[in-house]
Amino acid sequence: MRTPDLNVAAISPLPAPAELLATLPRTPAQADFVAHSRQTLREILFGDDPRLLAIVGPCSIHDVAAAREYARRLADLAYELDDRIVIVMRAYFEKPRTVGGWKGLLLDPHLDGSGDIARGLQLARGLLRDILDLGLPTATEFLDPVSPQYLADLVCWTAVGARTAESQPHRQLASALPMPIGFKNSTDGNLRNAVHGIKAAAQRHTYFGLTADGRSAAIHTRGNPDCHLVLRGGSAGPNYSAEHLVEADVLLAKAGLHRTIMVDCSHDNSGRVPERQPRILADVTRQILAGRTALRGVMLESNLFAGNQPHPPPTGPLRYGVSITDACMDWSMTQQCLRAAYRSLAPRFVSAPAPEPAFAK
Ligand SMILES: O=C[C@H](O)[C@H](O)COP(=O)(O)O
Ligand SMILES: C=C(OP(=O)(O)O)C(=O)O
Repeated sequence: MRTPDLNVAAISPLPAPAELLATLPRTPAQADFVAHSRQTLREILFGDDPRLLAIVGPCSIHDVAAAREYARRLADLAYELDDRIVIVMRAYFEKPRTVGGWKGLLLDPHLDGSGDIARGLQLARGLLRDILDLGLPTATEFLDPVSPQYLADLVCWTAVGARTAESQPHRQLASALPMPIGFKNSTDGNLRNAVHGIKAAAQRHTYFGLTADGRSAAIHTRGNPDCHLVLRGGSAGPNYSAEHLVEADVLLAKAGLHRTIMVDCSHDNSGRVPERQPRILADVTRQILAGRTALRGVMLESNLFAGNQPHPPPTGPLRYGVSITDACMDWSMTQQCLRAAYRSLAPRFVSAPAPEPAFAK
């Protein structure tokens, strides 16, 4: 009787994190850029940098060639808008599913259910390095507590998603990670799980983890003080209105946390209609200009082409540059709405008039 592993079909060993990092190392220039970007994001989210943080990119990466093309375009836009908006590319390799479906490039890089995680790790690492080389900071969502050992050194911002903000393993992981982390409100719209998550992640934890050489180990963390709230709407509808923002702000203040809020313009804030994102972004920038100082960032789901497509496709190959998870807005809409946000943020950057000399000659 094979009782212990009755439900395990196969076990495929993976390289130790250190082996993958040796094959696809982080260069000194990439290390500097990641450290510098994380610090810039901290200053925007929690400090005095008045620029808007924008996490922008595909719902998920399934084709690294298309993702590279997207990254090249986004890097140009990021450079153009950099004095008012700091753009970070969404590079999401693990997808939390409501029930089932494709779970991301890391888990299924060949899109055929073969589950070649070793290849998924190589592709994800290679792409993250290329994005950083373009001068573009990177954002992801870590779903599995083991995968960060393979990738976190190349990531500048991380999300704990709506389905995992209440999960102790994810809070423990967040307490160990070295970058700013956004905790999303739950899918039912509840903010409390995310607020508790932010508090829990700031504490010290001990949890089961993996060393760089692939051994199981007890990880003792210091706690991550750089976590913040992300409002992504919920089953009752959007939650980026002025009233919602006041409620979130008060909740954060009462909990003694950073009063920092990012609005995810997609998901339940857009009602899953990606073309609503520009309107939501415009509303958020208006609220920033009206003095809602807790608002520091936005998230946008965007791809080369609009919409999404079923995977596997009913006939023929997948369409290039189109999401196979949530629907995204296309590149031209992405450019237009970020440029519009840039223009409308201008009053924030008008430098104060030089003070009159005390004794005019
Ligand atoms: O952002 C991504 C999706 O909303 C999330 O992974 C859930 O997707 P699903 O409801 O299609 O499973
Ligand atoms: C899964 C995501 O979002 P959420 O956790 O808000 O559903 C996502 O941003 O890809």
